[in-house]
Amino acid sequence: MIKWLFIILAVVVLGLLSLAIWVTQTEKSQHAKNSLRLHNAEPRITLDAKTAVVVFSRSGNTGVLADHIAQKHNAELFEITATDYELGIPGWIAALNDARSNVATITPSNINLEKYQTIYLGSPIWLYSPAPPIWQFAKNNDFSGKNVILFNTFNSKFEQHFIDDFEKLVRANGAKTFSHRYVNRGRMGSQISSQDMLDKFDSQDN
Ligand SMILES: Cc1cc2nc3c(=O)[nH]c(=O)nc-3n(C[C@H](O)[C@H](O)[C@H](O)COP(=O)(O)O)c2cc1C
Repeated sequence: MIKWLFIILAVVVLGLLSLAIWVTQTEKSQHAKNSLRLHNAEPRITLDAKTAVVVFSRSGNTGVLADHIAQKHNAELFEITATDYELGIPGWIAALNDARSNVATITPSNINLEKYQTIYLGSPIWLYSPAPPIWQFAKNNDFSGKNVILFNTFNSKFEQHFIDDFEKLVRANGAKTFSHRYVNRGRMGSQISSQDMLDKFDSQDN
């Protein structure tokens, strides 16, 4: 009996380890592809930008979308980083562990947004909610009189009540309007291309 319990436990542990390796390897290869795409992107000149795009992206997909939005709206692009959630198994476990939190250590924690009229805030969805770094950024910053647009990429699903709570937060910090745009990229292993992600986004964002 004990022998069988041990075998079942070993199979479960091996299964979880294989899943973690597969997911994190897939994320690393997406990140490499996304970095190459950003590296080859047209240089952007932003004079008198009225729009800012602020993004947290772990494996680069929301980052590619952020760059596209910035190109399209002649916007200034700012990236938020969070070293706790770096690529690899420890960062993935930390991301899963903190996914529903609205607290994170981020750099930069503040940006002077005074000169912009519209602020796009981007992040992936983690456990049905925008990832903690974008919540932390929204808590730290002043959106007085701004139009705030939250944009998310994800693989299958988010829950609307988290978006409603995010809207309350940015309105409490002064936002004049709030809207939400998102792209469902499909489940890992059968995801849409980056170009399709951008096209899907453009069909909601004019
Ligand atoms: C910790 C973690 C939790 C996730 N949870 C969800 C989820 O609840 N729903 C979903 O559709 N996708 C989920 N995903 C997938 C990401 O939202 C998706 O791959 C996203 O496009 C990644 O964006 P990025 O490349 O900008 O980091 C999760 C990913 C991670 C790392």
